Amino acid sequence: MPVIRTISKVAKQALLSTPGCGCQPVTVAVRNISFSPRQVTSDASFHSVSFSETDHPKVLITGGLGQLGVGLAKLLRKRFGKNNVILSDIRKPPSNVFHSGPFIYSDILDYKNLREIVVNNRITWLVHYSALLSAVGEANVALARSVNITGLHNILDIAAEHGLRLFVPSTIGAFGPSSPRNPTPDLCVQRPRTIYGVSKVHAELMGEYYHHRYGLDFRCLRYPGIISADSMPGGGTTDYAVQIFHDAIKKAKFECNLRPDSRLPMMYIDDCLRATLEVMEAPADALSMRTYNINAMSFTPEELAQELQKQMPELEVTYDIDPVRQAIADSWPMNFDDSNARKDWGWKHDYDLPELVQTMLNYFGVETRMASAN
Ligand SMILES: NC(=O)c1ccc[n+]([C@@H]2O[C@H](COP(=O)([O-])OP(=O)(O)OC[C@H]3O[C@@H](n4cnc5c(N)ncnc54)[C@H](O)[C@@H]3O)[C@@H](O)[C@H]2O)c1
Ligand SMILES: C[C@@H](O)[C@H](N)C(=O)O
Repeated sequence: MPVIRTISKVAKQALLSTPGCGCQPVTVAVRNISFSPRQVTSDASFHSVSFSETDHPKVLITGGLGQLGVGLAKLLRKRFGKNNVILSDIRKPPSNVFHSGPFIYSDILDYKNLREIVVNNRITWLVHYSALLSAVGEANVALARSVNITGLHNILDIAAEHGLRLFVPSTIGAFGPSSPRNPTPDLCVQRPRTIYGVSKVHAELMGEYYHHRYGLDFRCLRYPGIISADSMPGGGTTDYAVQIFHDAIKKAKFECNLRPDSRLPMMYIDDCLRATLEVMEAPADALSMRTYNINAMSFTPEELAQELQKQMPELEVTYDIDPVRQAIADSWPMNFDDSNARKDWGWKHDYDLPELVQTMLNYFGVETRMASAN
């Protein structure tokens, strides 16, 4: 077993050379020692794509047809060029997305196919968005475990083998009922009670482990609930905060599936996507951690409804509580402490609740006028 012996020798040397108390990270860059975290044949060797900071990165986004991916591709294409950002998913893209830039089929459970895409397109940054969200995950635990955990293992191994910079989003859902909830700091007890939360804590820990063990350039932000106008959420606990706008415009009525006093951290999508680009571009030495909370605002359904009613007094909101979503919301942070992100790499949000509501209504107002003009 020559490969395994070589690996354990290198690992042993790395551990022995750890200074002092052993609390320093053991950084073993994959490209320096020619082995991969995945079991490989002895004649395989790995070459990372060398990525000079002056070049544009070549970006692959997995799970890109969900609420966040198309917006992120638009932002990154503006910055790095249309052909340098590839969107991928297992679903068929709508024609406007298909014609807006490169799109490719990619199932993150297919390791070989993923590796082929990374190699053939000389990918240097990987943004891993594929996931099953909190409510959908509780309805299909086996699939959530497979996509969110097995899929992540494929992504980590491919990123480590090819020297990629890897972004994996985490979430307020990575905390649970025993975490401090108001506010929730970066480092505290994390015992989530959903498969989604468990898989995200796993992702945070595995990414950080690969960073220390193999030198993987892993970067992770814990997103709040994200609110967007032109894309729909994929089955989470915070979805009500998007749906309320659609129903307010269409019917002036909204039935909320969370209690009126359920306070959760939230963020407008433009802030979320900009934070993602900023942390990906941050110099490595600015990052004192690899997983950061980011925050913008916190509100309850009642407060969001009141802010909307300032502009749409006719809006009627009723409540029909979904016990699954309510139990999840009750276990999540109410306020997020993101002081480390603000200190380390200058994170600053632009949208608070009034700006969020105004921006969402402006978006729908424009759409409504356009629709009635056609
Ligand atoms: N939207 C939010 O409020 C929010 C908040 C916190 C964290 N996040 C995280 O951000 C990421 C993106 O979120 P989103 O809201 O766009 O999610 P989404 O549910 O809208 O989209 C996820 C996408 O993953 C794809 N997918 C599922 N199985 C796949 C597979 N086997 N291979 C490839 N793709 C697959 C789906 O087709 C879907 O398009 C997720 O990891 C999510 O956990 C989102
Ligand atoms: C918060 C986030 O991870 C997602 N919107 C969910 O509710 O599941």
